[in-house]
Amino acid sequence: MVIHMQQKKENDNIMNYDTVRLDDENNAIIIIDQTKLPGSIELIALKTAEEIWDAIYLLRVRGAPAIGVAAAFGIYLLAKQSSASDYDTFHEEFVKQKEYLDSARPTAVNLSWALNRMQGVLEAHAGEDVSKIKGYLKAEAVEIWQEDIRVCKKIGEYGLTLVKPGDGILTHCNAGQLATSKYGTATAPIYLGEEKGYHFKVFADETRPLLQGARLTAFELQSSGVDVTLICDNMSATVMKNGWVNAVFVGCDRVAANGDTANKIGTSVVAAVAKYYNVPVYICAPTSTIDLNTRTGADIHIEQRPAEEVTEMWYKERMAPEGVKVFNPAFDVTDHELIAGIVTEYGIARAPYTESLQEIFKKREQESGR
Ligand SMILES: CSC[C@@H](O)[C@@H](O)C(=O)COP(=O)(O)O
Repeated sequence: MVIHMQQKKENDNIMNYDTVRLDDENNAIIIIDQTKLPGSIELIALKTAEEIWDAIYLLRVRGAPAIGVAAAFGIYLLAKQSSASDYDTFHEEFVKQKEYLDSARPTAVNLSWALNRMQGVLEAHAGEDVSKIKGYLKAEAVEIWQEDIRVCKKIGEYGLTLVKPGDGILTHCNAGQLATSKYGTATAPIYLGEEKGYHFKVFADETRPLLQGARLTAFELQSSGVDVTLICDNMSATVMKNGWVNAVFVGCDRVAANGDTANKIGTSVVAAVAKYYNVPVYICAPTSTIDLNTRTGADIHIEQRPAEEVTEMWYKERMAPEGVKVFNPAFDVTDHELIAGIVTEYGIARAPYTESLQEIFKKREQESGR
């Protein structure tokens, strides 16, 4: 049973809340329940493995980086509460909890990336005192959270070099602050540009079926004073044909070694239309979302979601006939040929991606030792 922490107050601004934070004293992760936005800002406390799993599966916390941060805090809290006193039992319990959390959603690689990183810390201290290891796990989870903020800011700085003041920018789904610890990925150039007075004109696709664009992106950009216009998913060609869009910035859930990119369903449609209208499409990707072990987009596991999300969710009355067949993949893969650049915290990768992404990882290793 999740604990509700706080209701929206008068004049509250969503940008003043942490998407995910650790409440170590109360053995809880505090998240904004994103299924309630924009109607009400509700913070909930997640304490058990089941609550964390459900929150990820039900998209109470969502967006690849935020899922990774929630998983890191989650596995730390679960490990912290283990009564095991010897390393082997502690390790065995850790791996079980890790595999459980990892099964919540399959496409966003940040989930397994963060959990593997936590396991790496555990195993680097194999055989050591369990209570000390708990301290190392906490430090790593906090670092994953803090790193996400630094990484998003860097992506914003690189992304900003691709656009100019007054430009029109289209985005799909929510790769905003609500999907990360701060700034977002696709929104980072927009927020940093806003601070410099760039006054972008942003078009947010509503993003059927779960409306992350309408409920989340439009909400957070509007709350930040950004000029944002909400459009339906089938309007991207119209705004591009009108010449209102200079660039597309989107996030991603997994980038394969050849640059093929899985992101929210509909991204590949936007990219194909953008190609037709000569609008560059930039994928904003922390290196934690780039998976060099996945060769091409064909190897990415695409999450399938329940039919009800398409047939009745958000509608007062069911809007599709009972029993109709439904296809509801949560993500699609944009082919690398449609992508003008992949904006990471270590620079902008350009085609051919098989080489440029390797270069980005080399740079990461040189600069961070990872
Ligand atoms: C910085 S978030 C990048 C992606 O995770 C985002 O664009 C997206 O597709 C999120 O999908 P969601 O199903 O809402 O988790």
